[in-house]
Order: sequence, then C-alpha cells, then structure tokens
Amino acid sequence: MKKLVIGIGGITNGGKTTLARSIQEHIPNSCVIAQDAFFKEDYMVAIDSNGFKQYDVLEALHMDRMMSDIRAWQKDPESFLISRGLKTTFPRIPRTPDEVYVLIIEGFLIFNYRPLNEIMDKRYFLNIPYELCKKRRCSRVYVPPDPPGYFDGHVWPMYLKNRKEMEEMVSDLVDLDGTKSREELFATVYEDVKLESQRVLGKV
Ligand SMILES: Nc1ncnc2c1ncn2[C@@H]1O[C@H](COP(=O)(O)OP(=O)(O)OP(=O)(O)O)[C@@H](O)[C@H]1O
Ligand SMILES: NC(=O)c1ccc[n+]([C@@H]2O[C@H](CO)[C@@H](O)[C@H]2O)c1
Repeated sequence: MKKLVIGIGGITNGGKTTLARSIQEHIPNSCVIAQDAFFKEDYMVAIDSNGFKQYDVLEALHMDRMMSDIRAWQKDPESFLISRGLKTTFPRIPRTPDEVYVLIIEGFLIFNYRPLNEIMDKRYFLNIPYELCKKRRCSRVYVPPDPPGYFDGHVWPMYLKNRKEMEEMVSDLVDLDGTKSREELFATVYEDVKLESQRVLGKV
C-alpha cells in the first residue's frame, strides 16, 4: 500500500478549504484533515493587551490531537476513511500494488509546525493580496465572530509574523495564486497530485 501526503496551506481566506475539498472529491481514496477543526475552546485562547483573542497562533490549536488523527491515517488509511464515512475503491483482499491513499492536510499554520511539515510529500501555499484577504475575511462569520478591528489588529500582523517564520522552515513550497478561479486552482493541483501518485507508484 502506498501513501501520499499533501499540504494545502496559505493565508486566511486564500481558498484552502475550497481547494482541499474539491481535490478530495476527485481523487479516489483521499481524505482531508483540516487544522480549523482543532481550535481550542474560546476560554483557553489567550488575549493580548488590546483585548484581541490570540487565535492566529499555534498555541490556539490542539496540534497534539491533529497529529493523533494524522497518525491514525498513517497507520491504517483504509480504516480511517471508513471511520469518516468515506468510500474506498480498493477491496480489502486482495490488495493491489496500485493502491495510493492520499491525505490532504489543510490549514493556515500547517507549515509552521515541524512534525506536520516532516510528513508532507508536497506543499502548496495559497496567497491573495491584503485587500482581497480583508474583503473575503470581513464577509465571513467565524465562531466566535471577529470583533471590530480584528483583521488589522491581529489577523494580518500574525500572518506576516507566521509567514516569516514559515519561510525560515520550508523552502519547497509551490505558490498558488488564490486570485485565480476555483476551477483553475483545482485543475493545477489535481494534475499535480495525479502525477505525484504516479511517482509514488514508481511509474514516472
Ligand atoms: N478561487 C476562488 N475565487 C473566489 N472566491 C473564492 C475562491 N476560493 C474560495 N473562495 C471564497 O473565499 C472564501 C474563503 O474560502 P475558503 O473557506 O476556501 O478559504 P480558507 O483559506 O479555507 O479560509 P480560512 O481562513 O477560514 O481557513 C469563501 O467565501 C469562498 O467561497
Ligand atoms: N474556532 C474557529 O474555527 C475559529 C475561531 C476564531 C477564529 N478563527 C480564525 O480561523 C482562521 C483560520 O482559518 C484564523 O485566522 C482564525 O482567526 C477560527
């Protein structure tokens, strides 16, 4: 059985979730683990001197829990897919040498966390400019909702800080222009993931 782990990271509202889901829908035996599902409960998140909840830092996330889900997938991808209610195309017996299970790890701080970084075979980074990011973010409702001034007071400065840290840790990111259409982004990454799967199988 072969495995492929891809990371779809990037700026908030860059389109990570949209892209990850569309890849998952089109690649058989794939699944998504999304970092946003691991935010700590509101009362556990620190507050800065301006009263802003510090959500855009690794400390706001249960990274240990995220890693244990990932380890469960690594140990037995087929059972993991079944446990998530996803279909597998491979029969349990007999196994064929052409099986590739694909894990898509999606999130805004996935490349800043070393244990996660180490297990990814391919890393994509979705980026959009400040104005578009602010516009998209302001049209979304998070739980809890962003308080007034949150984007410029917390989200953007943290993005700049996290991005700098990430650039010191990883060098092989594939940059994706998040201003492109959903279809164009999907097509680019889909073709690449298919190629990576062939590579994992030793066919290219
Ligand atoms: N290629 C695109 N073109 C235009 N709008 C898009 C595109 N991709 C996603 N969107 C829209 O932008 C918003 C953010 O998308 P999405 O939730 O996929 O981003 P994200 O990076 O996962 O955000 P988050 O910061 O919550 O993690 C959504 O309203 C979505 O419909
Ligand atoms: N619990 C949540 O999902 C949550 C709560 C508050 C803020 N956020 C924001 O999610 C983004 C990453 O997708 C970050 O920029 C957080 O500010 C998420």
